[in-house]
Amino acid sequence: MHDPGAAARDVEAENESLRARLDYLVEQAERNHEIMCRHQAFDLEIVGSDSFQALIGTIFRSLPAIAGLDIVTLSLVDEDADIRTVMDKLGVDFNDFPHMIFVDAVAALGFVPSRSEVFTGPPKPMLGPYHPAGHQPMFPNQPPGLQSIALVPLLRNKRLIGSLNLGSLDPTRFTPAMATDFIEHMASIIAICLENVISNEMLKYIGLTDSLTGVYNRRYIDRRLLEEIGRARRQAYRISCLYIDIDHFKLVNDSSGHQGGDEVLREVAARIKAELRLSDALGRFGGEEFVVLLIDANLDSATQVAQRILQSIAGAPFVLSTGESLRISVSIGAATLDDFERDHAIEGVAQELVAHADSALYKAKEGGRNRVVSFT
Ligand SMILES: Nc1nc2c(ncn2[C@@H]2O[C@H](COP(=O)(O)OP(=O)(O)OP(=O)(O)O)[C@@H](O)[C@H]2O)c(=O)[nH]1
Repeated sequence: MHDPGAAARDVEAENESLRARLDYLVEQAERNHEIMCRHQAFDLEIVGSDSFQALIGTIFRSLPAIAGLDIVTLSLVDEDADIRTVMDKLGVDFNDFPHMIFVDAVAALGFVPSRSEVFTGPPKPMLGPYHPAGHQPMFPNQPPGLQSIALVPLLRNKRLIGSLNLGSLDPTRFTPAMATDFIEHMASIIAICLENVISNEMLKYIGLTDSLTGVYNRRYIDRRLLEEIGRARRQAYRISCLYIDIDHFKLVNDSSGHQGGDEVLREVAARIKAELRLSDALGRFGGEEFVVLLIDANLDSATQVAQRILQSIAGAPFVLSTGESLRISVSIGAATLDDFERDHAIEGVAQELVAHADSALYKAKEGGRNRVVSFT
């Protein structure tokens, strides 16, 4: 017999189930929307990063949070250590980025090309359980209990430049069967951003260094001096300047040729540098002249550093690639910033400091060379 009450109850139950399903779908859609918004915000943030440091800082800081990951690391191929050298010169301290890994060869990334690679194209992400034996190098400083990982190739024009390494304590987070479109898309944006900032940093570096000796150029020293004077005034420490000129350098060129002269310039730069602290700055001002900015050094300490440089250059012969051995000496003028200059415009003070060191150098040359004279 037809029970109208039962039919109504069925409809109601079906209704309720449909409503629950709808609620679930709405909730899922909202969640997905929220994830998408967070990822879009991340994309915008990395695209807007104007330096290597800012970019990797954002990746390591934001990606674990937005993607709910327990560890994110980045491996970059840096065959001749060019990236590391340039970033180091530009002041990036890699101790601040323990998840940044540099490898010397593409093979070290772990994307071993399969025999059929020619047919399948560039490497694909590798997802699955974490195996310490093979994966530990990609996850140094990992949290205990790492269970599943994704190694996502970073590709630029089909060239492997590195890998984005994602890790989770959840064993089901990355499995081999999982779709990888999303993480591949993310990795492609990261790869473009990385290539961009690295090229920009390289250009910046080239514009600030002397190509012959690898030390800074005049443009960098002039700029750095302005920054340092501002900081020294705020933090009340001394800055000193050494103006260094190789003695009778023309004779070196005349006797050993331009090539020999270049070798001497490189070696002089290296010997000066070896006597400096990391916070000091060495620049070649053109020709055979070098300028050193000594940070947190008064005239006494500047003179001591200058004497060490003098010794290091005159103390041991320069052996050229031809086997020729040369005795080289330098003359050095030292000057320091005085407190009474605090009220003056920074640009004027900077020029004056270098001019004082230059005029002391002139006296050192006049006094017979191979000596240090302080500006007083
Ligand atoms: N090899 C080489 N020589 C350079 C370079 N730049 C400048 N020079 C040379 O440096 C020499 C500088 O000579 P001078 O300014 O006369 O000075 P000096 O012979 O060092 O004599 P004092 O400074 O008075 O002791 C010149 O012969 C320049 O040609 C360079 O990049 N490479």
